[in-house]
Amino acid sequence: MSADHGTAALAAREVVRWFGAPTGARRVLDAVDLDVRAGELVTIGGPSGSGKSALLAILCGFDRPDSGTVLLLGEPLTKPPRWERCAILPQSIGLLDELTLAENVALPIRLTGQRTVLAGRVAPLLAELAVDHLADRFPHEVSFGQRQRAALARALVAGPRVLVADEPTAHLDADAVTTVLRLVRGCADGGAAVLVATHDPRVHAVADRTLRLDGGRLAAA
Ligand SMILES: Nc1ncnc2c1ncn2[C@@H]1O[C@H](COP(=O)(O)OP(=O)(O)OP(=O)(O)O)[C@@H](O)[C@H]1O
Repeated sequence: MSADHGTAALAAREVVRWFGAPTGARRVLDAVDLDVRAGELVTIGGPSGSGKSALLAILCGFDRPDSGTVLLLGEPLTKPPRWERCAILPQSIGLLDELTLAENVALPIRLTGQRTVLAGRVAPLLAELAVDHLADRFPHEVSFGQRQRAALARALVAGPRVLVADEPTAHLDADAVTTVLRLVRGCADGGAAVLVATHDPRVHAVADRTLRLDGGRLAAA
């Protein structure tokens, strides 16, 4: 939404996504433009089914738009990026079932060139999110909210330049929400561009800007 296109770490240009073709086709995203700058926390609200998750999936390279462009750190996004460039907390969580929580959280580190430096971040992040006692359990052995917190630790572990989070506070108690808000806000304050889709007013309250997706269009809330 910003006119300052030059400095956006994450940007969408005229992004269009159709679902339901060939019968009942619906233009879920209708020429969406978005800019999120480094150091900025932007939230997206809007009705259930308005396309927030669809947009986030496109912004982090999980899905492709039918037309339009996504720019990550100034370059067109053509495939899922490395986690230290753009990390995602998907609504579906997406932990690997065959790995423990600690192994899941450590996974993005294996793909970076800084394994030894970053390995020390796994335990403190699990502790901050109060799931350190579950580090050796598998995802199916913990609750949804505990999986969600581990997935946030995984997203943060490699110090991403862009963080995209889909409803990061759904399913969490008040203490966990406070921690998640601190971490997400801290990620932006540390220089990352952070985009969060949420129905939670507590998340909107810590944002620099809040947008609303409705009828396929994104506008200032
Ligand atoms: N793969 C798909 N195929 C067909 N339709 C889809 C697909 N994914 C999403 N949709 C439809 O696109 C619309 C947007 O879904 P999306 O999950 O992005 O909404 P949302 O705003 O994130 O909703 P919520 O707030 O409930 O999470 C919905 O009508 C949904 O049914």
